[in-house]
Amino acid sequence: MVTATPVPRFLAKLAGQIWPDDPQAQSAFTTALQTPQRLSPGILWCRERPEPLPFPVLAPYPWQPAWVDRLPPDTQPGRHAYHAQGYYYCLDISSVFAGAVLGAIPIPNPVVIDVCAAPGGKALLAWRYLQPQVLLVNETIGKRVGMLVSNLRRCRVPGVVLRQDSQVLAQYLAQSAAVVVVDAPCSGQSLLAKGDKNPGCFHPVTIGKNANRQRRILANAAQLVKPGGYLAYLTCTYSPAENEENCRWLLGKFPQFQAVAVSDLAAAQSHLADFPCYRLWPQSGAGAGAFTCLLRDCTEGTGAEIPWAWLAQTAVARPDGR
Ligand SMILES: C[S@@+](CC[C@H](N)C(=O)[O-])C[C@H]1O[C@@H](n2cnc3c(N)ncnc32)[C@H](O)[C@@H]1O
Repeated sequence: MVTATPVPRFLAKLAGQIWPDDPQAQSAFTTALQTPQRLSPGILWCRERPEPLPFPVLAPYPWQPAWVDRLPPDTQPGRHAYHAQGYYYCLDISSVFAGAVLGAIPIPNPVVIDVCAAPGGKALLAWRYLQPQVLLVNETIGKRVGMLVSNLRRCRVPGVVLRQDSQVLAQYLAQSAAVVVVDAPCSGQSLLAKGDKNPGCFHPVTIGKNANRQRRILANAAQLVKPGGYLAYLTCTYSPAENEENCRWLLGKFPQFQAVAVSDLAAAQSHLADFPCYRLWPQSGAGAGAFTCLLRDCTEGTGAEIPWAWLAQTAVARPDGR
């Protein structure tokens, strides 16, 4: 007789909170986390694709940009010589889903600030989608800066690397970016769908601590946005407190922001919000899971210039070597 693995208490609680009236959805969700899938890796092409392609490629999702390929599970693109040569950056397909909101931003060549940037996946997505005139990539945690610099360098992405707290960014770079990306540190619940361990990630204390940290980062990041500019909020976790509830909080605290509908993601609208924001659930089979929301500052004005003198003093690296 096969006995079902018991669902841990806090996971069951979260599933019940997300789908209070849908036991089938609860079960699909908890099963996806308890029996991890073989996920398809993605590669983001930083240069022209070589011919012939080094890997077989799977059919793209509707929200997948033309310069990303989805590969069969168990493909190891990180081991190919093209990786070391900077032809592509490896990322999971959930990141591609979350980053798809950047494709809806109509501002050509904006100034972009990625507040939580290491190891660099969303910065690369922003670079490919938006071709920024200036790309500022920030990472607070010192030991993660090295991999960020090395990824940008390998992929030849021009960017100015900073290592600042978001409060310092808000002080020196207020209203200076047309696009701000917050791919926030989170409880990391989607790691389970990848087969990784993350003990305590469903515990209310963990979720609460992360939600508070995210609000602090979001409040600082909101101040970086130029009038008419955009703030993209992304996570790779499932708890509503870290996702929809944080966006609802931001919309209340900063009423100049409105959530923007992203037509490519319409089918993924979160059922937990009455404003546009999107979910990739692990039981979809498309990836480990993600949350994404694009917000626009609807005020009028010109914003501030980039303080180049401050940047020159504080930047830890310019991967383009300039
Ligand atoms: C989800 S990861 C970012 C992943 C990255 N955007 C990418 O796509 O490759 C979150 C990042 O936020 C950083 N972080 C941690 N605490 C932070 C804080 N208080 N403020 C800003 N970033 C923080 C972490 O070190 C981590 O690199």
